[in-house]
Amino acid sequence: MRPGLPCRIAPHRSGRRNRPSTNPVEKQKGIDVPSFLRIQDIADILIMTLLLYQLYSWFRRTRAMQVLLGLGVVTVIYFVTRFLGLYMTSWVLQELGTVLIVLIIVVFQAEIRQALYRFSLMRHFFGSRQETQQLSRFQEIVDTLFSLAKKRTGAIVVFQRSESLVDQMLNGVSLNCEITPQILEAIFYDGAPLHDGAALIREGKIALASCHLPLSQNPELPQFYGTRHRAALGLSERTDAVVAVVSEERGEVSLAVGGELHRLSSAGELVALLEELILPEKEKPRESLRQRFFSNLLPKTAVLLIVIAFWALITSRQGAIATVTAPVRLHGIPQGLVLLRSSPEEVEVQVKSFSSLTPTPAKLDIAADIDLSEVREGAAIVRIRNSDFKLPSGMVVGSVNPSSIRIVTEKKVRKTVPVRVALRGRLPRGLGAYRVVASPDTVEVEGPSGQISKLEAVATEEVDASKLVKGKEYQKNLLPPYKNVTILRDEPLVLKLVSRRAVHQ
Ligand SMILES: Nc1ncnc2c1ncn2[C@@H]1O[C@H](COP(=O)(O)OP(=O)(O)OP(=O)(O)O)[C@@H](O)[C@H]1O
Repeated sequence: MRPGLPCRIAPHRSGRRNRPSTNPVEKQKGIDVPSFLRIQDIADILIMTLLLYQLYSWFRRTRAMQVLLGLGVVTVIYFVTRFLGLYMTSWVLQELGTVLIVLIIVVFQAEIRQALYRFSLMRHFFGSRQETQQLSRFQEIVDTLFSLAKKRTGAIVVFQRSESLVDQMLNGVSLNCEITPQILEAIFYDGAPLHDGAALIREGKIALASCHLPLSQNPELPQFYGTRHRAALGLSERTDAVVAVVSEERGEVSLAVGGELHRLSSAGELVALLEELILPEKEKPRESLRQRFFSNLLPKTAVLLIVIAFWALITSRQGAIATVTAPVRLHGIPQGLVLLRSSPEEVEVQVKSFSSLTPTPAKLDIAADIDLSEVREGAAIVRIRNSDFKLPSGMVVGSVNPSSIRIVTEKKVRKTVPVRVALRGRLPRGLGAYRVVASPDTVEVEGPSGQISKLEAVATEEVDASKLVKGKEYQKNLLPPYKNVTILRDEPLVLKLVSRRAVHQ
């Protein structure tokens, strides 16, 4: 929630290329909803719905969800107050939103890290490999859990799946030993040093024991469940781990998955569940796209409606119209033509922004980029189209004044003309028999046929004749005779004194 306060276009500042006109902003009366829905808008809504739903499913049963809901309510109130023009209230809410976001980041670091981890595609490459779980061990583990239940010995066994549990399982003792009923019983034996806390099964081994898990804050959990069950549930809310828990008090076995606790009546039921949940993805019957689409319809619809409401609110804000002065940039003139004149050099363009997310028109580098590739020789009027202005999404051109430009083009020709050495003053005494010559003494020029036909010579930069010395060479550039005439030579010419007699010979 960080859109800025209602924007106004800055008054004219000299030196800017796009200058708002003297009456820069005219606020439209009433609400201005775009009359059509573009493909980009639908994509916009769908992408946000997908992201928001994903966010919802990650945080669904965590403490962070309550805070996110609170933040959502503040955001809605902010938009309403802004829409109604309550500037002070909306400003306070905006600042509050910033503080809340910082607080959320600080308080829910672990949840955010886990959510980002889930989001990261890299985990598919670097995540632990659940394929190595040894399915044959399930029966042994489950039998041990039910045997512990019979003896009223409490236990928590965590089965890691694809997500890392490093941030969630704290203070564990590293074992990395084989899974056997004897070791499992020894770990959870009441009075044994590691019996408090949870054991972690990872890659077919007992990786850790006596781990501390995050507790669930779920208020709907019945009172008779104590911290052991809350710990199992807490981990399953934050990660994709499957957690089996044995109750010391009631002698029952339960399984926590995805923030839900299931009581199990038989060992067979638990084995089947574990196999289904921990089996490698490829061996599982895949959910069809249709099934995935239609599952959890209620929250999905709610998220979609929220996104549509926000989208409408953002895009239907009072449309701002601004008139800016944009330079005319001409390009694509055909090879055989030269542009002699064009006018005007700037046009007034009325830009309309639909969304509060778009920048103010005055801050944009707007120019009319006009393509001249279709023009023919002579005078022509070229219409300026709205597509000649490159504007960000959410902005359209209202009108352009004038709506066309006048241009004059002429055929481009080439000609070879003599070089004239531009001398200032006289040659030093004693050099009367000499004259200054250029090498080469002709040069090729290109330009509009009218100017080229009149052109008889091209002059060099001026040379002070009194300073010339016999036998020395001087480098000088040629001066373009007209604006549209190009001299087809990049290097400077060489000037030197040559005896008149030698020249005549
Ligand atoms: N955060 C935790 N992480 C892992 N294990 C925990 C955690 N908190 C408590 N435990 C385990 O739970 C035991 C206490 O269980 P408690 O009686 O409070 O829960 P319960 O859900 O009622 O379980 P039970 O039905 O077995 O009595 C502790 O001795 C410890 O082994």
